[in-house]
Amino acid sequence: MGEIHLAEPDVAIGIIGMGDMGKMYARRLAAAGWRVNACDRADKFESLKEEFAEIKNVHIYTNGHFVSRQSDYIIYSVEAELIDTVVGLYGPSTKLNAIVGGQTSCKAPEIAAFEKHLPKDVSIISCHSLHGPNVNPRGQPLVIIPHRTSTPSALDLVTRILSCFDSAFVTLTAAEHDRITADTQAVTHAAFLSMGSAWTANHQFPWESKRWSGGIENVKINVTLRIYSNKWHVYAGLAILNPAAQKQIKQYADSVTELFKLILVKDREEFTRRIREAGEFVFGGREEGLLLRDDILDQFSLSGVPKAQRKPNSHLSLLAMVDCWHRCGIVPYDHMICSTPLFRLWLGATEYLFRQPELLDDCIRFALDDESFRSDDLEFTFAARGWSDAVSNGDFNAYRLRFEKPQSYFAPRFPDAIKLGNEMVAKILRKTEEMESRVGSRDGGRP
Ligand SMILES: NC(=O)C1=CN([C@@H]2O[C@H](COP(=O)(O)OP(=O)(O)OC[C@H]3O[C@@H](n4cnc5c(N)ncnc54)[C@H](OP(=O)(O)O)[C@@H]3O)[C@@H](O)[C@H]2O)C=CC1
Ligand SMILES: O=C(O)C(=O)Cc1ccc(O)cc1
Repeated sequence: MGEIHLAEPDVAIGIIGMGDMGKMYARRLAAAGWRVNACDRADKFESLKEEFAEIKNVHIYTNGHFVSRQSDYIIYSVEAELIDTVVGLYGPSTKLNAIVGGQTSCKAPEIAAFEKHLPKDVSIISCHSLHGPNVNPRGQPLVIIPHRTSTPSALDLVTRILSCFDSAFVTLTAAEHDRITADTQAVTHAAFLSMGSAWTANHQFPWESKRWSGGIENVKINVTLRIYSNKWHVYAGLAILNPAAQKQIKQYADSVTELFKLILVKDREEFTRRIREAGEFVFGGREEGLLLRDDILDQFSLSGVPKAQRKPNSHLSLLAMVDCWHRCGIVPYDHMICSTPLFRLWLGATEYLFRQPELLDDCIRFALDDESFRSDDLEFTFAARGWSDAVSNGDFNAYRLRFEKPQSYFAPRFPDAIKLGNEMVAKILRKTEEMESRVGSRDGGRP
């Protein structure tokens, strides 16, 4: 474990945007002893002041001017779609020689906004915690992007401030960050978003059916519900604003469609060849233990269907994921430095299927010979293409409408799923930490 620096009394941290991530940062930084100046929109001033009244070191202001002019490291933690507007409003009020960064999930628009609106004396050092607000940051990747340093000590100060998260620092350029997170985040979300849309279209609650019970089905269900219980703009921003993400989401939809067509015409030879070639590209030569094991996965079922009564599944979502990685030339293990918990779970699920030959054989046979999944696979194909179109069109409102349908359909189950999902993520993360330490990290780990 790295050295934890003490808070410095003459340094103040500013947070503009006190949503889920802003609040998590404020609480942790304040608990480590740093002074935090924070704001959200003016109409939330009173409620925020009340919420943080008992929290030592957090000072709530009515707007970003008050935060900017008296803080030494200011973090913008707002919707990606709004970054240019909000930096345009408060950037000119930035304290002389301060440092500014942002938490948005796609860095090209954020850096462009900083370059456009910040005074020249201001350093730009951005960050991105690669996990949601309810995950313990300890050991999770935390990307640092030192884009413009106007004073030699600026990067040191940011490192000292963020060290209280005890995350694994990864230093990247904005362009590297966007390319790698497109591989790890955007296409992962596309798969789960498509599952949710397909289940909604088929009027299914998957945990009520024997076809989605136990094993990796628990990952599919819990992660899908976890994503739909979050805010739509988080997923919209990182997919729509990142051109590399759009390309991959399109390939995922193409992989789903092409595999589904091979199933329809029962082209066993081509279907099998394509799956095996993709599997060899992604998993060939891997000998380490599997990330996910039945005994762990079975603890996290929303359905409780006994193992003996479970039905096999065509797993089109997983087959297409590996085919997509193959077609894009992506070896997902190369991206562990920018992996999120959900990405590691998803990689674990694909690995579980592809590295157990009898399971993959069953799955291929089942996909081609058993018709009971055809209508599910058809809806999944429509859904994957629909999500790809929504992202390519770049229309945030259309994305929102598409997101909100499954969100309201699944809403009654969110409390159970989130509780179970948190336990599953925590347990599986402990296991995947071992794997990360085998793969290594860009900066050699924590500060
Ligand atoms: N949630 C996650 O898992 C993660 C999110 N991120 C990224 O972090 C950023 C924040 O995400 P998250 O906290 O989840 O989103 P939230 O929607 O919870 O928080 C964003 C907050 O910023 C506020 N805001 C908007 N405009 C202004 C303004 N002019 N002045 C002050 N506050 C403003 C929003 O208000 P209003 O709602 O009224 O617009 C909202 O309260 C996003 O860019 C997201 O992509 C990064 C890592 C993980
Ligand atoms: O783990 C995931 O993929 C999440 O869904 C949480 C998340 C969302 C956005 C980010 O920029 C980082 C993490």
